[in-house]
Amino acid sequence: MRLVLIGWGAIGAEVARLLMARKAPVDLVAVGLRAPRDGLPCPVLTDPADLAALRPDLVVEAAGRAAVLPWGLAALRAGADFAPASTSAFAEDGVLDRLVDLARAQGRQVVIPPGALGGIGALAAAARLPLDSVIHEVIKPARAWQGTEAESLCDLSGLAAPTVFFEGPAREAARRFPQNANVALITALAGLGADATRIRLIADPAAGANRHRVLAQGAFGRMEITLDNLPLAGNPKSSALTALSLLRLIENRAGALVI
Ligand SMILES: NC(=O)C1=CN([C@@H]2O[C@H](COP(=O)(O)OP(=O)(O)OC[C@H]3O[C@@H](n4cnc5c(N)ncnc54)[C@H](OP(=O)(O)O)[C@@H]3O)[C@@H](O)[C@H]2O)C=CC1
Ligand SMILES: O=C([O-])CC(=O)C(=O)O
Repeated sequence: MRLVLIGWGAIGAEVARLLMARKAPVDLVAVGLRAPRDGLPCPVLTDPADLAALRPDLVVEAAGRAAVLPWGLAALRAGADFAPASTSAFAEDGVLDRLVDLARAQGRQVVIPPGALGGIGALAAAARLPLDSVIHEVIKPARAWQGTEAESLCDLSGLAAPTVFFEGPAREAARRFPQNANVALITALAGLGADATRIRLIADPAAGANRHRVLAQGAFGRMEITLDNLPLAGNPKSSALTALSLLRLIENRAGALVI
């Protein structure tokens, strides 16, 4: 399988390292970046239009929300499937529609990885019957919220107790916290949509991990899923499970057993 990764940060580099360590039957043919960079194990592309010549089977994005549309459209035009991690891009109307319309026309697929939110398959299945409510709490240590709008909404360095600094629809969470609330759009796409899915963002001085708690009820019954994800060494905002989820998606596409 011919793979292109977009982004070589905490997640992208970890996905590539794990693919090599596990000797996955995957050929990493290029990495897409904003600017040229040395020291990568394959050629670097900076222009999405150059994807077509590489004939990729799958393009996996772990770069940032600005990368989703240009690289996604180019990937689908090049005949590849496209798997974006920066799902907060879908808080803007039309972005997902443009990709899905092109995928349909090309006979390809846009695949949303569960990312930091393993277990989303249960919600996506439950949503085949009507859902009454979906609430997603994102609870992270103060350092994971540094450099975001949370700094002006609460006193991150002086927290004495878990503090809810945002509560609202998934669309707004993803727009305002693009580095920490990609998962809000994953929950929304799986369940009740970007406007009816409620998100609570919480800074917890005692948290040692990035916790995701999804509570849903509907005609299927009731669920409560909690994940305590360790952060990646390269970026405390990003859970290691995100890289593992991309790895699983890639290996499932390359191998004979899908699990
Ligand atoms: N779906 C999910 O569950 C999760 C999603 N994420 C998202 O995944 C993405 C990657 O996260 P992470 O690896 O931690 O981030 P990093 O900041 O560690 O790495 C980002 C990488 O992408 C490159 N990059 C940034 N913008 C662009 C662009 N417009 N075009 C091409 N390359 C670009 C950067 O290179 P340079 O800056 O040198 O150009 C860098 O190599 C982020 O958007 C993050 O918010 C994170 C966690 C969970
Ligand atoms: O990695 C996580 O725990 C979630 C995250 O940052 C995001 O959704 O952007």
